[in-house]
Amino acid sequence: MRIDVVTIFPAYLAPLDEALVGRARRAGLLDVRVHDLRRWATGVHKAVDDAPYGGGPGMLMTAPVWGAALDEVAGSGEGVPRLLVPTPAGAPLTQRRAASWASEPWLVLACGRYEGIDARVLDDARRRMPVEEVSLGDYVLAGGEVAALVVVEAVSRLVPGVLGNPASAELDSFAEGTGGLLEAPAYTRPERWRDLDVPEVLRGGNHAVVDRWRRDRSLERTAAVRPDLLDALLARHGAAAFD
Ligand SMILES: Nc1ccc2ncsc2c1
Repeated sequence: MRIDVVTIFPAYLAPLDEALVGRARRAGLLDVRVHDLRRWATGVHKAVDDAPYGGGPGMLMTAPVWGAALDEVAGSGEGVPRLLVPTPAGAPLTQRRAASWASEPWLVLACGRYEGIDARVLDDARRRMPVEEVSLGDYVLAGGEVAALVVVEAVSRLVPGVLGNPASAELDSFAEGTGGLLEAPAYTRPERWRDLDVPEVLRGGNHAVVDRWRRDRSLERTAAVRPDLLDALLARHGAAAFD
């Protein structure tokens, strides 16, 4: 999979050289390319922003700069990429969306700054490629770069071959393997630590019993902190969702 990231702060994406994503890049599983948006800015000051029409605080990133950048980046490979744009005004990032993007051959992430990007940039891009705006949640960062790191990691770990053991992803919170619930509490050695014991059932070795225990703990945890997930499962599967 190829992933391009366009930003005015390329150094913000340095963590993509590290750990899981870094190893996958060096193994040839991921082709991650970071581009400095200012490459496509013109003029002495290489300006990438201007005041918003209609007034209002702050500045907006301009269409000509982004248009030139996306033309070149999205035109530099086989086929057409899916453009992902982190923004508080986007649809929520979910494990399901990350999984769908993990099967794409090519993603481009556009990192906005300031008050965002001139709306015509996405309108124009939609004429040539699929475009999705994605939110990390109901809060605002200073720009899209940290969100891009999150999206790249959430997607990359689901790309076949990137995780050492693909079964790990199946038992993630929100994954199919946990029925869309939060994952159960997990334990490892030592068996007793500061007067706290590993639950007996996990030391017994009966896989059916362990699976049931984990399912029950997932249901409890989800009911406690994410009852909305239970409501969605109930709506989708009826009471059978909790068998
Ligand atoms: N461009 C931009 C600005 C703020 C922000 N917060 C979460 S995603 C995002 C993206």
